[in-house]
Amino acid sequence: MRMLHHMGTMWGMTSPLPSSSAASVLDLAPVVPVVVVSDAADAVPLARALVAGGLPAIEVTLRTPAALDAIRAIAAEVPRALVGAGTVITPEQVAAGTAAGAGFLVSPGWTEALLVAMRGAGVPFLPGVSTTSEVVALLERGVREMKFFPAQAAGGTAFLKSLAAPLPQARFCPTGGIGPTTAPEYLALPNVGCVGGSWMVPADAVAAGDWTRIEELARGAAALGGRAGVRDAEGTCR
Ligand SMILES: O=C(O)C(=O)C[C@H](O)[C@H](O)COP(=O)(O)O
Repeated sequence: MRMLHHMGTMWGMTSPLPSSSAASVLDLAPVVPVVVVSDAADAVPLARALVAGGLPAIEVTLRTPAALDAIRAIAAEVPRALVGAGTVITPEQVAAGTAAGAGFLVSPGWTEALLVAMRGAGVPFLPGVSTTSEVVALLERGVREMKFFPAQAAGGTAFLKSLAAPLPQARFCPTGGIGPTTAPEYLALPNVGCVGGSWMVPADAVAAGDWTRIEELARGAAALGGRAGVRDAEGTCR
């Protein structure tokens, strides 16, 4: 499985497109918080709370005008965090996100143009899929690690279990509608490297600046990966 995993990170081996040799998004952490930042001033205390709770890989969605400033601030001021850009749906957002300091890129879907831009960015990336044909299309393009979105609505753990037999080389970060109860069920699957979710960053806690509550929720989320036992002694996802 280790070998399969390492092969899985060699994006572009069979593709004529430029490839990234960077490490995998799926190996950053078992749980990746997906955050929406409305006020860039919240970014640093929010990131510090998530890191303190044990969640160092943070996806800041490019859904708000403050998002790029938030990424810049976290990249500059929270060295223990690895901040990424989420909701990346255009090549322009790939460029803007990486220029702001994003260390990884996540998209809810994918297009050929987006894939070219993500491959050229030089950081780990996860294009999003929700159908078997999209998984096959990305495998055909040498991409073996994907976001499965919207995970719960598109078939949940049953869908991923069904894919494991015919397409074992594909590995996923399911995201969308996942919470602390369902996350361990995903993390126990052999083709899941990590899960994404927003449950540890409730909008009301961010609005209130309740960083203590977010740190506690992050600590609970970080413990889920350990309970599911999906990491080996070196911290690598199986
Ligand atoms: O922003 C994106 O690019 C998305 O794909 C959507 C997010 O992954 C979900 O918003 C996750 O949030 P929850 O479903 O609340 O856990």
